[in-house]
Amino acid sequence: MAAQIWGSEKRARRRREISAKIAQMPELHDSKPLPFMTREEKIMESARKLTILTEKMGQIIDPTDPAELYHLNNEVLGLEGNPMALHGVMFIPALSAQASDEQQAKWLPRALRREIIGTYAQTELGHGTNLQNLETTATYDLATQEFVLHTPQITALKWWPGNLGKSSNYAVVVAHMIIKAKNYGPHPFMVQLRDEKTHEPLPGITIGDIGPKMAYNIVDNGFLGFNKYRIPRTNLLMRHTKVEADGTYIKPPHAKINYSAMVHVRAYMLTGQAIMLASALNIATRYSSVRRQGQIDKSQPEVKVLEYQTQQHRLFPSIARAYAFQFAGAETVKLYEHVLKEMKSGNVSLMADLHALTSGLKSVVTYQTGEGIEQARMACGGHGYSMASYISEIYGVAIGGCTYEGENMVMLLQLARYLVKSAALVKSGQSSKLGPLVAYLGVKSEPTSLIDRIPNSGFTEYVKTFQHVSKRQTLKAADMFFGLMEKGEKREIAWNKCSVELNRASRLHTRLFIVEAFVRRVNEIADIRIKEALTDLLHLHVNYELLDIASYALEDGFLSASQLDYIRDQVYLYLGKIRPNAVSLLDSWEFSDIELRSVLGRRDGNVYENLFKWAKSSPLNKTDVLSSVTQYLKPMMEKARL
Ligand SMILES: CC/C=C\C/C=C\C/C=C\C/C=C\CCC(=O)SCCNC(=O)CCNC(=O)[C@H](O)C(C)(C)COP(=O)(O)OP(=O)(O)OC[C@H]1O[C@@H](n2cnc3c(N)ncnc32)[C@H](O)[C@@H]1OP(=O)(O)O
Ligand SMILES: Cc1cc2nc3c(=O)[nH]c(=O)nc-3n(C[C@H](O)[C@H](O)[C@H](O)COP(=O)(O)OP(=O)(O)OC[C@H]3O[C@@H](n4cnc5c(N)ncnc54)[C@H](O)[C@@H]3O)c2cc1C
Repeated sequence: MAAQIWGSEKRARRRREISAKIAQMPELHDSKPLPFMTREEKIMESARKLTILTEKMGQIIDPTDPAELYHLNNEVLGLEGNPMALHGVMFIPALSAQASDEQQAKWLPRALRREIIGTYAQTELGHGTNLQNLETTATYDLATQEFVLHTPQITALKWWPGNLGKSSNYAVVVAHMIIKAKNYGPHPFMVQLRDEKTHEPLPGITIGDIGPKMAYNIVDNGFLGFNKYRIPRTNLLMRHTKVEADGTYIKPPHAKINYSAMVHVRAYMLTGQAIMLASALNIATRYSSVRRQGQIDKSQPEVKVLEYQTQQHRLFPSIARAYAFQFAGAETVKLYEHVLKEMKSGNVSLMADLHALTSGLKSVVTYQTGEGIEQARMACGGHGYSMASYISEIYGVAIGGCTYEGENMVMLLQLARYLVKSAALVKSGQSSKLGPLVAYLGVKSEPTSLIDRIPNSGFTEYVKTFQHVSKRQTLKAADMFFGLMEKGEKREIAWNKCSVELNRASRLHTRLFIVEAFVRRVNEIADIRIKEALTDLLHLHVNYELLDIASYALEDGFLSASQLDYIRDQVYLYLGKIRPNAVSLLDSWEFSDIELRSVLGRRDGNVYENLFKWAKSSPLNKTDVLSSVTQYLKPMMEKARL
């Protein structure tokens, strides 16, 4: 099963080998539990381990393999980020995709050797979503052949970029490029921020940390202002766009090609989300099979809380989602790598499809991951609320994904643009022009769902039902939009008036893709036992998801009330079938105790003793009487007694 999750037997074996090596290297372990550290201590601890990793990485992993690097980071540095998180996640990808060969030769080896630390500085205090209204400017000075970076007002301060505040000395900065008074829109520039020897900010640069956040507090998300700060013309990233010495602008082959670093993260973050969901579920499911509370049959002893159907209903559909996201994520990464290769050789025709797909997936996956992790926390009762469970930290990190790389509603609307264009093709009889991901929009469906009517139909009837609801909602939302425009409404106003319906279509389309990716994967599996276990999980997935969106299928009578009862019964049937496999389905992800950082989710199940040990190690317990008591509470009580 681990091979299915991680992509191959070799990958699963390598993960095990890497975890085993890390277990033998105490210098790479947290020196004390992260929840007991201050933010400064955590950053220091992370930098310490990061430095050792830079020295010893080659002994543990193949540093050129992104999957091994990702695993190493998760084990050693953890989910809360690290002082170089954005260096790998966005700075290097941005240089790789947007810098010319000559620029790459100059900067990439230094970045890869970690001679310099970089980030991706795009979002500002006043604007994050609407890139066209970013306010930082890069004005070309023809006389000196330099760009002059400037922050005209407070809202133009860069705000949020990870590791910008204190750790990075370089950044890819996105600014409006102005040449001879003409604004060419946002473009990426390579900018040195700090002196390489002293790490002091360079003259003309104002920089710092934006303060503590809901989670991710090891990352120094920062602010950055420029006061007429000059950089050479050749620091504009010039793989696709060029500016010649005389100010001549050579436009890129696709208007949005400079957004590729964002698409990179949107594609790769899906499996990251799956891992976080599976981690929280691993903790909750293990704990649920240790925790005994109450009886189902009063004549019997107390049961493990995992025996309660409500507990299973709370956890198991999310287990199915974690697998579904992992499989859909793996497919998306493959597609991304393919499109990136094509883009590098000048073919930009697949960019729109990839953008639409990743926009929808990013939004649905992060939202459902957050939901699943929060349910996992509640499933652990009181102990879930303790930082000893570590679930609250996983939650805080995971839901950051609903916001970064494009706020979820906004990204769903990006997918909706693609769906509406596709609907227009269907309506104008040009279904043959539909791309493969939306081809179903042009296919006539049966009048009613055949779920429960055709024996041994596998998952075909389910897929058809998802296709039906997605198609219907897409065409309905598109009709609403076209209808408003026909009545004379301006395009943008009509769009806004339909945007809730449009986003519903985007969600349904994305959920269909996730179901299809799960079905594709299960169909590929040769090992009978693995196939059986995953088929059970897939049954739970399709039935649970369909029940969740049933109103769309009921409103036009595609599903009947009796079919809905059948689907509900199937959910209960598969909850029971999955119960014996539940812990194994999560243990198959092979998270080590070091990686999980959870007292509640320990592999050995020795929860209570370790919770007590953990509580005793709280800094508050270093002394029996705190100074808050001697200074304030004790005098207060004494005064009251007088
Ligand atoms: C290796 C990584 C592994 C794991 C990662 C795990 C953890 C990550 C850890 C920490 C967090 C890390 C990073 C977070 C970093 C950031 O958040 S960086 C900042 C990200 N910011 C955003 O995402 C901003 C969101 N906004 C946008 O993307 C755009 O503004 C917009 C798409 C909403 C709109 O752009 P505009 O330029 O204004 O668009 P427009 O003029 O309205 O045109 C729309 C048309 O353009 C098409 N389009 C837009 N984007 C793309 C694209 N990327 N590719 C192709 N096409 C694109 C769009 O489809 C429209 O086309 P039409 O034909 O319909 O017109
Ligand atoms: C943990 C974290 C890490 C980050 N790291 C980085 C980084 O490394 N580099 C970087 O540059 N940035 C980074 N960011 C910033 C992030 O990318 C932005 O916050 C994000 O893109 C959302 O933009 P915003 O803050 O402007 O939200 P807003 O756009 O102000 O969103 C506020 C509300 O308005 C709604 N809204 C906005 N526009 C529309 C619209 N057109 N239609 C409908 N609704 C709309 C949104 O849906 C939302 O409900 C990070 C953010 C976080 C939380």
